[in-house]
Amino acid sequence: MAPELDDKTSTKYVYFHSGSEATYRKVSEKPTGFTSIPTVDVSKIDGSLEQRKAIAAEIRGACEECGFFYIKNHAIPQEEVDEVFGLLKRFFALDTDVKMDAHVQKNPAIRGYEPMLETRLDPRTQGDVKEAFTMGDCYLEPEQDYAGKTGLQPPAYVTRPQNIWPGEAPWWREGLYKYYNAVLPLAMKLVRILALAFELEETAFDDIFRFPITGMRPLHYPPTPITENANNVGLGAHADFSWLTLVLQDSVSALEVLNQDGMWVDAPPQKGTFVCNVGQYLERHTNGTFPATVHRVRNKTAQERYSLPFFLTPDADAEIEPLECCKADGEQKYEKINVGDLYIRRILPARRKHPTSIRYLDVPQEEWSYKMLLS
Ligand SMILES: O=C(O)CCC(=O)C(=O)O
Ligand SMILES: [Fe+2]
Repeated sequence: MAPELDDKTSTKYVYFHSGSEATYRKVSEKPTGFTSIPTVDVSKIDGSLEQRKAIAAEIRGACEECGFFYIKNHAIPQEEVDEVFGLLKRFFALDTDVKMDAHVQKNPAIRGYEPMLETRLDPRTQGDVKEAFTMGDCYLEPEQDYAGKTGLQPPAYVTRPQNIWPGEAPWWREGLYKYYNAVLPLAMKLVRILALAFELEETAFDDIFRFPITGMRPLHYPPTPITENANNVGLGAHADFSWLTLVLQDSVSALEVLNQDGMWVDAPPQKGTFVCNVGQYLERHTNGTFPATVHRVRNKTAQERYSLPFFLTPDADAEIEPLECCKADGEQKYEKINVGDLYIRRILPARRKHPTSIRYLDVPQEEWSYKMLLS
């Protein structure tokens, strides 16, 4: 029997958030799990089929073993990375009221600015010691060229943009879009690499990534001295609610990854890399052979930390079921799901105080749909 969630002293169990609820894992007495995160060189991601297959095999090994991997020699230049971190620092240094103009509570799609302590992934803490800004896929914003990418017109029920931007800082939108339009193509190349990893045609997943759900989430974590409260976290333990996540880290080490033994392994920043991880959709898609590994952020240094995750999830209307090749003995561990349906069932319970959650309080969960975020 695991101790209660509020038992702060237990070292035998690790608690974490896995979507909309808290759960726990026992710490193993005989450690056998991974103790570091592998790095994959993707310089040949546009190379020959053979070279791409070699990258795929390495990524598959890393995903099976730990659900996390770094990529190096991706084609996004260091100057662009430095530039986007400069942008993050400038944005988070703005007066609170400028940032609050784009408060997440004002946006039906649950995007925008989140001040310190607004979320609380670990129920034993006062809240996550970080501020964040979320933007993502949008049918209407011209920077995303929905019609050009899909040959379609935006659905008629989408009447306003899914993102919200601070009126006084137009450079924020401009700068974030520059990076967004560089990282999305990289993420899409990794989708093809992952198809190859399963010995499928490399275009096998293209039809579930026509106009994928994305989330880009600049984060700022101030120092959280451990003396203040042992449970103090920048971001409580969680498994990502995405298919694949690509994180840019600035220079401060704070990301920790939970291994199979319940031990926390550091994932320090490495210049010129992204740290990538498997999310819960890919875990389902691979029938659990790629784990959506639990991780958290604790900034124990005296410096400000900035990071920039990019979450990639298939199209809202796509359906996902475990790949045949991942079913050992034919056993299917996850049901087929609709991407958008699962998304809304995870995001609303995690944001109970958000106006969108309140608006649909009386609607039974079976009737929830992704469209609720869009109008
Ligand atoms: O800040 C980081 O390094 C990781 C952030 C993260 O895990 C998340 O936003 O899901
Ligand atoms: Fe995460």
